[in-house]
Amino acid sequence: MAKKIVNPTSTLQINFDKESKKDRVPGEVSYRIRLILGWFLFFIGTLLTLAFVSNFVVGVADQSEVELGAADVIAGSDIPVKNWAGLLGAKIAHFFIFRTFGWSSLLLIPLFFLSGLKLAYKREIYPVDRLSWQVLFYIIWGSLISGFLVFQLELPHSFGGGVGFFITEKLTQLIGYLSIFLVLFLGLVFFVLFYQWNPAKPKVASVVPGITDVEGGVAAELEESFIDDDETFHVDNEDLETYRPHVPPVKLEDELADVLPADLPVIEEQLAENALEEVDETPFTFKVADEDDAAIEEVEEAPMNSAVQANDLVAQFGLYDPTADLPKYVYPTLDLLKEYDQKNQTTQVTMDELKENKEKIVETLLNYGIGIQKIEATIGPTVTLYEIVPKAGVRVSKITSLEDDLSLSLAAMGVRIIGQMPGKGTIGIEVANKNREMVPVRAVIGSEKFQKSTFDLPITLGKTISNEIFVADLAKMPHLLMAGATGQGKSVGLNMLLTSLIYKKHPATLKFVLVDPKKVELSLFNKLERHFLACLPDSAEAIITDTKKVVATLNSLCKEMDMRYDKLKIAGCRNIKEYNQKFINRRLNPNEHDFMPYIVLVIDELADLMLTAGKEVEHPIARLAQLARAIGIHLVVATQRPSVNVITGTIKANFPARLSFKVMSKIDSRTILDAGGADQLVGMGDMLLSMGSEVIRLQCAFVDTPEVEEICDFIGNQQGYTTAYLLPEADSEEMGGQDRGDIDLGDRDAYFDEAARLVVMHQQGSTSLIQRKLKLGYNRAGRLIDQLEVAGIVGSFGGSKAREVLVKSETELEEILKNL
Ligand SMILES: Nc1ncnc2c1ncn2[C@@H]1O[C@H](COP(=O)(O)OP(=O)(O)OP(=O)(O)O)[C@@H](O)[C@H]1O
Repeated sequence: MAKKIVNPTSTLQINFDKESKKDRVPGEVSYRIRLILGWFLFFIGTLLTLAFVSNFVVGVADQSEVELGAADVIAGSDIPVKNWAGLLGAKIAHFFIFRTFGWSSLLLIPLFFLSGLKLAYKREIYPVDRLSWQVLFYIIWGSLISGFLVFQLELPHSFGGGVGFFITEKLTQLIGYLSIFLVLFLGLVFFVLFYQWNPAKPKVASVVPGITDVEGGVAAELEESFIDDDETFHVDNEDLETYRPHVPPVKLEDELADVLPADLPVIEEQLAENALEEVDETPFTFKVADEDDAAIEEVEEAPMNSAVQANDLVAQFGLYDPTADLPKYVYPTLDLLKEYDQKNQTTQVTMDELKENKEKIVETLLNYGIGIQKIEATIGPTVTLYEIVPKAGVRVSKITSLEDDLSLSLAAMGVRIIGQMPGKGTIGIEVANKNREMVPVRAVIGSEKFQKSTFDLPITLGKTISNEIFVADLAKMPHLLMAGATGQGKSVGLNMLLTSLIYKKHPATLKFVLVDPKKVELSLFNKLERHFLACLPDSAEAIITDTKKVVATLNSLCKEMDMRYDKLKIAGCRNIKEYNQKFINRRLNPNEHDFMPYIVLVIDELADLMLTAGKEVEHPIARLAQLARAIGIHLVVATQRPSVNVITGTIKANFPARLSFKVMSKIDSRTILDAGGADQLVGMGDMLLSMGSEVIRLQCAFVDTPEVEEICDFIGNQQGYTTAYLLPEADSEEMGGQDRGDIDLGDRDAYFDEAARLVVMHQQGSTSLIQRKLKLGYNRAGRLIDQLEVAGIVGSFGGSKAREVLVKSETELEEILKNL
């Protein structure tokens, strides 16, 4: 099957589009030619600008020069030319301004610049084809109107130019004052027709003669020009442009849809019948976008609009605005956050404390024979960092092993030694301040750094130990694992993360899936249901608290992920950002595509879920963490218990960004961060964030429950969507056996064979055995046992006793499994 076709519309117009760098083949001849021609147009635009502007400034000073003939010019003239663009400029300006169109000739300037931009870089600020028609009309019309003014107000001749003067003079002689009304009426007619007009139509009209003769017309042209082995897309134009399509190989019917607008169904039918069987001939109507109720367009069924169609839609309705459904949405304001009187806090680390600590550090190290060249302190909100440069010959490991001794001699909590400060030649010793400083949420959310951040999912958690506001992009992390013993600030941390996203994102661009097995922690956010929350269609509550529902929701997110990937593939995009941009530029057919909001899945207690549902939650979490970043699903998973059976290898491997509040032991710290230190933290939001190889200490800002309530009320009381963002219904087989229904052995659970071997090996037909060994939820294990019963491997339910295992040996079992 042929891949590409000649685009017949381009006999009239080159089908340009924004060209990404990857689409561009630098060595391509046409690319170079286009670039040269584009810059040539810029040059002409500049020449015209200089010529016209200086003509206004110097007036008719060059009159005698421009009247010279070619021979005189070559022979040379003694009179100096005043025009900034020389004799050529003077002649051009004279021609346009004096002889032809007058001041309306200025309209040519943007036309040259925009055409140059389009030709050289395929960028279109305004559709050039539209502009050409407008310039053509307004330059003449403007000249006529100016011509009248020249007559009536005795303005200089150059105001209307020769054309304006001549035509208005003749018209006035012919019909008197009516002429001015005629010209104004013409302007009105153009305005009405042009702004109702779809510029694609004239192109097709010119194609029509070719179509009526299908054999020798466009259809034949289409078929003849299939090029099997060439990825390029030939344009039948005198400029003979060749450019790479920026979309995946387009089906023939899609191409035709580009060529033929829907208001020519007859032509399309003819094409379909006579030449191309594949063409789908039924046009249908769809809305360009929900918010554009007036903007109903007929467009062919194709996943993507052509560049011309898209430009047209943008010219008519503007870019797609995802926020248009909630036009009055007001972002939460800073005054919802408490202002703490910072001065009243005994925050400052005193000079005495600093001096005392410095002396103790030097002294302790000296006791172990370690000399110090230099020591410097940086005061943070919770800890002070002492950076030391040891004398030559001291091994770093000797200092790092002294953490406990330093802690003892400083009589301070939270002593942490950083082997080598990243990017510096020093060793860091963090010591907790006697009086710690609380970091209010208002100080971080209201900070310039956060307010001005342009990240996709900006989060601010608090301050670094050098008192800088810490702002990061969750989309780049791309998932975050959080741990911390109870009461150390994990819930406050989660609230901070959610609050910062809520302050920066519009509900149209971000949705949260909140999983809260503890049932109370995230309930505050319930009020955001119709703004920021996503859930399954049949959920009574948008915040998920029930384990069974969690499994279904995770599977549904996996399904959403797969669906998003399919859409990205059709749209030829690599990630959500490119996809949404294309959608905003109206390149994607809204019948098949949607604007995709980012989805942040927050799980407040993973331990609970892992213990009740095991692999049923682990698998989808790992799958989402591995694959979901490109399509805008990001995970934030928190747990109190950072033990290996909760944070399993699979989960850990897929969460490169990990955050730890104080944990109870060094082992816990290692489990979450792959390094010690989290056990040395001082609590109340003191935390370590590990991203890749770097571990940084942060003080989490404090957002109080009433503040979160106020924010949620503020948003919840505004007009919202009719429902929460609905996730797709998960397939029942993925739902971990919520509904046993009729048991069909043709549709066995993925763990069926494993479960069968397990019960036969142990000769024990118990659900809890399967649950324990395979780490499955109760429901799924129950369904497995039922399936084993139907397969004749275990006996029927016998009350409190385990079921009898009917298959006595593993060889017998393998035989049964083979025959199933
Ligand atoms: N960043 C912070 N700044 C100041 N105080 C904080 C901070 N974070 C937490 N606290 C204090 O610690 C208390 C417990 O915090 P939080 O409820 O977040 O703990 P947790 O780890 O979620 O506990 P649990 O797991 O039991 O819910 C808070 O009520 C608050 O007094």
